[in-house]
Amino acid sequence: MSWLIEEEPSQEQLAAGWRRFVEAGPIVQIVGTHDGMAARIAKQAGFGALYLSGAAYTASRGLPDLGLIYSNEVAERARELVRASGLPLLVDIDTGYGGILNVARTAKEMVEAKVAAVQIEDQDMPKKCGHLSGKKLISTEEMCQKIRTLKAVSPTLYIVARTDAKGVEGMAEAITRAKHYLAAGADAIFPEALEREEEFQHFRKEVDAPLLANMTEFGRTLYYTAAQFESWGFRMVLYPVTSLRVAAKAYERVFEEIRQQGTQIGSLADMQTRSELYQAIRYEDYEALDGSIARSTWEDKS
Ligand SMILES: C[C@](O)(C(=O)O)[C@H](CC(=O)O)C(=O)O
Repeated sequence: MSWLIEEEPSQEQLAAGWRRFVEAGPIVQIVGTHDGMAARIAKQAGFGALYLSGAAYTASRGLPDLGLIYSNEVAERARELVRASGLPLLVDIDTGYGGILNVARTAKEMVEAKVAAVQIEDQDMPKKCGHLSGKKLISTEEMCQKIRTLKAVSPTLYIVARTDAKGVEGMAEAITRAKHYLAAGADAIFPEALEREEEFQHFRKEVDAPLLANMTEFGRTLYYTAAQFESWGFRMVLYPVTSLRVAAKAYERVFEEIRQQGTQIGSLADMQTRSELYQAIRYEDYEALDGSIARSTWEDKS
């Protein structure tokens, strides 16, 4: 899929595709793609479902992940990712950006952006990364109202309900909340910041629903493989901020090199070449779309 030059699926088709993907197995590996290029490269690498992370989105704007953003801003980025990839996208809508009316607005905007699935969490404001301490939760009933609102306003959206309760109130409360969220209409549960294998297995034993594991880096969760999560009964595994982290580290290195050496030549081997870049965004197909655009010539010396 690439905007303008291919036909785009509808929101209903993307959401149905997402459901089929999760139900059919094997475990769905969902990579975070913070911009259109990352979405194109993820698709090229063979991923069939993408994630827009609140942490990566805010970081890409030079902001902390503390609930400073609004639904229309995230919907705009989400729209770019769907246009760039044509793939089912799961969007991190944080707390729904406020109360019930804000959740309703978010639900509408996500469907308008052709988002397949959303992830809503039960933190109170100011929300934080789920792997930090000092989080506060809203009541179970308020979270259920938010889930019911999403379902009522946008019935085609797949709803992943995230509970941050394990790190605040403990495992038993996280399990109880998950059951209420499913009864309110959630399609899947994301138990945030579980740490070890036994916790994942225990949660799975108690909660009979599609479950999502968050394999974020530098968090509380030990590093497990997709196959391990699958063997414990999880249906989805997330790599939310990986694209942003590797990109940021890569340009940190090359900027340092340019400043120190006065040239970037030592880093060329680590760069996407002009030809790779143009292939990734289908440059020539866009040019071909309008025969009246003179074809630019370039020589790839990489
Ligand atoms: C999943 C998450 O909400 C995100 O915004 O991607 C974050 C990821 C992170 O900060 O590493 C989270 O709260 O786990």
